[in-house]
Amino acid sequence: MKTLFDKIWDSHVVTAERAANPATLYIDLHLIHEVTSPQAFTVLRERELKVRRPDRTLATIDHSTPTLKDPDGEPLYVNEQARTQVATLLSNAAEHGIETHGWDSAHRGVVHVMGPELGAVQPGMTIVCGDSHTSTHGAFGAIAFGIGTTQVGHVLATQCLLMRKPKTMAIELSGELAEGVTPKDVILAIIAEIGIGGGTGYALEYRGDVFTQMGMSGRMTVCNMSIEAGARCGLIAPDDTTFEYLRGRPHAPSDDNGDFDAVVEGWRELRTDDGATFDKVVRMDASKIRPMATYGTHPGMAAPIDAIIPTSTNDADAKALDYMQVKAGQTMANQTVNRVFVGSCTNGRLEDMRAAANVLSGRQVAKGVRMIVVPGSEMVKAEAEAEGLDAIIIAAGAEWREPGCSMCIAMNGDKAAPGELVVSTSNRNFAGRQGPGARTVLASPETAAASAVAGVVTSVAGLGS
Ligand SMILES: CC(C)[C@H](C(=O)O)[C@@H](O)C(=O)O
Ligand code: SF4
Repeated sequence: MKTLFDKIWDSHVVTAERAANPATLYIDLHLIHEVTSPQAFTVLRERELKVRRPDRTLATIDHSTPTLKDPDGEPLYVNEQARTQVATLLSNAAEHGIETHGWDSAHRGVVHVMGPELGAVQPGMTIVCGDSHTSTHGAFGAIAFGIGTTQVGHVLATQCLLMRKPKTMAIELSGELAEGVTPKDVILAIIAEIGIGGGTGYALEYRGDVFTQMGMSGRMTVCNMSIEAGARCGLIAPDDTTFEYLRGRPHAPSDDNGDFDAVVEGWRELRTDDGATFDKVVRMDASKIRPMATYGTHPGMAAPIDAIIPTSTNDADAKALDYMQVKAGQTMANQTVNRVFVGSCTNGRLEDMRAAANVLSGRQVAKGVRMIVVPGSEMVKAEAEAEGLDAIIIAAGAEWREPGCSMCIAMNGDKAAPGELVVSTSNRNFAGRQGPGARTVLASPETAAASAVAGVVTSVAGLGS
C-alpha cells in the first residue's frame, strides 16, 4: 500500500538514496523562465554541454515582461536589464531547440499558468522549474517542485536531479465550504493553521471532498501555495476533472483512436491506496473556513477578514504588524485600500478573471483606488476577452493589462508606492514584495474586487446587494 507521492517517486528513481547520497530522480518536464535560467545556460556553454532533452523542456517569459505596450504593440520594458533578461531566455532556448512561448505565442504566460494550459503537465509526472511555485502543478497529481539555478543546469544537462525523499503529510478537509468561500481562502486557512514552516520536509497531499469538488483552477490555487507552508510540493490525486481538463490540449496524449482514454486508465491508478499511511496527518473542518485576508508580512499571518488580529507573541510578528500599520485587536475589515491586483500564478486564471468581473459588474472601483487585472497568460486573456470580461472590468474603472507576473513580484515595474495598501490575489505578502514599503494583503479575487469597490478591505458579503 502506497501513497500517491510514493507511487510517483518510486517510478522515477534512477538510483536509490543511500546514506550520504540523495536519490537520482528522472524529470519528465522542465519548465524554464527568464529569471533563473541564464546562469544555467552559461554553465552549459562553458562545459560544452547540450540540453539533454529539449523535448521535455518548455520555456516562457513572464517575470520581467511589461504589462503595457506602446501604440505600435512593442512591450514597454521597465529597464534594459528586464529587456536583456527576456532576450537572453529567447536566444538560449532557440539555440538549444527548446519549445518557447515568447511575445509571438498565443500560449505565453506565467509559467505555472501556461504549462498546464498546454497540457504539458500530466498526472504521474515529475516536474521541476527554477521557481518555488512549481508546486502548482501538483494539482494534476504530479510531483512538482521548485529548484535553484544550479539544479536548473543539472536538469538541462542530464534530465535528472539529485534529491532526498521528503516525508508525506495528508491535509484532510472534512465538511463543505460555506457560501462565498473560495480555494484561496482554503489554502490561506491551511497555512494559518499549520504555519509557514508546517510543511517543511514534507510533500503534502490535499484530501477530501472539498478538493475533489474543485475545478483544476482551484486545485492549482491550493497547490501553488504549498511552498508558502514550507512544503516544496503538494498534490491532489487526479480524477475525471483532471482528465477532462487535459483532453484535447496541445501537449496532452492524442485524443484520436481512443489513445487518450487508454492513457487515462493508467492515470486512474494514481491515488493513495486505502490503508496507506502518511508520516503526518492534519485534519481540518472545511465548514469553519471564512473569506480570508493576511494581516502581516508572511502568508501564515492570515485570518478571516473580520477576525481580531492576534497579539504578537514574538518580535518578528510585532514588526510585521508595525510594517502593515495595523494593531492587535483590530480586524482587517475596513482598512483603507490604495491598490488592488488581480492576477499571478495563484489567481490569474480564467475562473479568477470571471470571479473579479462578476463582483465588478454594475459596480465602480472606489475613488482613490487603482485596480489592475492581469491575466495569467495570453490564453486567459483571449478567453476572458471572448467572454467580454475585459469590458466589464474596464467599465468598472479597473485596468486590463497584458499577461505576466506583474505586481505579484514587481520585477517588471508594476509596483505600489511606499506605504500603499494593496489587496492582492498573489501568494507572497513579504515586506517590499510589491514595491519598497508597499503593504500587501493576500486574498481571493472575489475579496480583491469587493475591496476595490468598497475602498476598504471587505468580503463580497460585506458589499451588501
Ligand atoms: C523569480 C523566482 C525565482 C521566484 C520564485 O522562485 O518563486 C518568483 O517566481 C517568486 O514568486 O518569488
Ligand atoms: S506570478 Fe508571482 S509567484 Fe507566480 S511565478 Fe510569477 S512572481 Fe512567482
